[in-house]
Amino acid sequence: MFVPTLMGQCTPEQQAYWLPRALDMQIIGTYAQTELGHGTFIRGLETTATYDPETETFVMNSPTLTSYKWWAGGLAKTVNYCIVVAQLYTKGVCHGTHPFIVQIRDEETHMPRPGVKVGDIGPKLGFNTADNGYLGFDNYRIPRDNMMMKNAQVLKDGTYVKVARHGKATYGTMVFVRVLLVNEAAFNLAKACTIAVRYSAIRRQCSPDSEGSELQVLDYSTQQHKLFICIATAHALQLNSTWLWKTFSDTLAAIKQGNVDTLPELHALSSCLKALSTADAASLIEQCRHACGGHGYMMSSGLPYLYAFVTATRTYEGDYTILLLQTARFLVKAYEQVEAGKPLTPTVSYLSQAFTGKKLPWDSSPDGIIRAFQALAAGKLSSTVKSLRKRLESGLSYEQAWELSTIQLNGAAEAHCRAVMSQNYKSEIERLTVNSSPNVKLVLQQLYKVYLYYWALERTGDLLLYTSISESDIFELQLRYEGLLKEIRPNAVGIVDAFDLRDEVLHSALGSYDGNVYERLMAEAQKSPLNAEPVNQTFHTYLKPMMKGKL
Ligand SMILES: CCCCCCCCCC/C=C\CCCCCCCC(=O)SCCNC(=O)CCNC(=O)[C@H](O)C(C)(C)COP(=O)(O)OP(=O)(O)OC[C@H]1O[C@@H](n2cnc3c(N)ncnc32)[C@H](O)[C@@H]1OP(=O)(O)O
Ligand SMILES: Cc1cc2nc3c(=O)[nH]c(=O)nc-3n(C[C@H](O)[C@H](O)[C@H](O)COP(=O)(O)OP(=O)(O)OC[C@H]3O[C@@H](n4cnc5c(N)ncnc54)[C@H](O)[C@@H]3O)c2cc1C
Repeated sequence: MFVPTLMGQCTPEQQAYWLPRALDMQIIGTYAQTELGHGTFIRGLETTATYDPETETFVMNSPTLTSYKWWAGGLAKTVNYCIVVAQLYTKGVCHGTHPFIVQIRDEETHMPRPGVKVGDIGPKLGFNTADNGYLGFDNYRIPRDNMMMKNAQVLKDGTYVKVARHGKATYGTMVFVRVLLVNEAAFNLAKACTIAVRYSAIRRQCSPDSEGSELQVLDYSTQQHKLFICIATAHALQLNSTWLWKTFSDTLAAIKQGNVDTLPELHALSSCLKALSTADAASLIEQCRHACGGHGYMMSSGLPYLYAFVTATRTYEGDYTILLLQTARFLVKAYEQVEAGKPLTPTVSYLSQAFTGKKLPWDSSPDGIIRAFQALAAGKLSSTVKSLRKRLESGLSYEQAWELSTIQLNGAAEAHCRAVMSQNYKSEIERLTVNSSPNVKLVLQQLYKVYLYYWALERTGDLLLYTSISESDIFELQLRYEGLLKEIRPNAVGIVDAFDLRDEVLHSALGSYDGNVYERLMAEAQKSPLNAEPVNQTFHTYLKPMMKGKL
């Protein structure tokens, strides 16, 4: 995040100085925004940067324990510079949070600079190869030029000048990384399903009739139900990530031309897609582990590591709930635009036909299911706005009414995001397979249908509320879904092989291409330090005395 922030928040002159140093690794940096007391609520950060016109420096301070920076990757021992987000004070006025480039260690000795307190935050659920750190300041001075001045400036005399056209321009790096994280979720989920599907083709367990041989666990319908949604979701996330990247690039190009009109929609999209993709990837990676039984619990399966790594993405760069609520703000505004007969931006345009007051007629074709997801999102949004307004009528303030409605707001944002993802999944497959062979088209369409049927069956309660779906329609959809799993089964291993992930990347005894699962598990077990000697010294120190009653 250090380099993208230099790119996004510095003036051209600052970039010319800092970027070559960072890209050449003459300096190593991190992004220190979160504090012990605040991560989500950026406006509540407590670190201060107070401008002193006498010396043309900013004085950095950590006034409280909770103001200590906390979490930044590499901060503890690795980096010598960081971007510190701090409350800017000049001429006695606080201008809110701004980013600063701060040297924290000597470039030669690597000793912390006087006035800088830096250390490691300790062991975590995962990410233990990263030295996430804490950081505090005691009247630590940095040059005026170290304020990142693309979006706002402090002149030599202390005058504050706002440059950016959008109030949230300094949040740009977060939007960028959220966009990248959708791709990261797809990649890690693809790894997990490659491991679990390959292993399920090797693993045999139980024999339906006592005479016959044991079945590959991949032949069980329940195993297919666990795993094929993982493959389908990995594709859904990958295709949505490509689409989101294009949306991001287009918005960035427009902003460079001075047009910030599409930023709110990009923020709403990157927020909900980051939230849903990281949450889905984490829970489906855990599902892959379940699908591998006991061996999935081994570190050598690679799955615990993947889970620990990916579950963090649900939290960092904006917690799941918080980001869905950001999307919900955008949706409520879109609702009001529909009421006022104003035009809508592309990803919410479906709302303009959705508030008919009638249930959508159920249609089980893929297009019909996407329309149903849209109706569901619109229906949830409409009920949420009704709740919000009822609370306002009862005399509550907007903030109070909003807070009481946040469970519904999150539900509406999740439903909207699922509808957007499903629509993109379909249109991206159509776009990308124009020249593909019929077989490739067929397989990708099967996967995409698995995604639609799975989520329709997961949301039958909502579908009953907002569409005319009947009990027999649900029954028919369930049978269709189960039939689809059987159609995919013969190609399942080939489909995960097509992710083209090398053994070194999978790093799993269960998922290697050669399928030598048992040999690899045994070889990994031999690496345990406990296997280095036939009798461990703890036998003599503790066990034997205990057994002889001498403890
Ligand atoms: C080349 C580089 C390669 C990099 C590769 C990365 C790939 C991933 C690899 C992964 C592997 C390892 C890497 C690990 C890396 C770990 C990195 C982790 C880093 C971090 O976590 S950094 C800290 C991140 N922190 C957060 O995300 C905090 C979340 N909170 C917020 O974003 C905000 O506080 C907020 C919740 C959005 C609220 O902000 P605020 O209170 O200021 O605003 P309001 O809610 O009042 O809203 C006002 C108004 O502003 C709109 N808005 C808010 N944010 C934005 C935005 N970003 N852009 C545009 N508009 C925004 C909001 O919608 C409101 O609009 P409205 O009034 O409704 O019109
Ligand atoms: C592995 C890892 C790496 C990280 N790397 C960095 C880094 O490099 N740099 C950096 O600056 N930060 C980093 N972070 C910090 C990260 O960005 C924050 O942890 C994250 O933004 C969540 O903020 P928080 O911890 O304050 O959670 P909190 O906001 O305290 O969340 C706690 C709970 O409260 C809920 N909640 C909070 N506010 C509200 C609200 N308004 N409405 C409803 N519910 C609410 C949340 O949904 C959550 O369930 C990292 C974190 C992790 C785990």
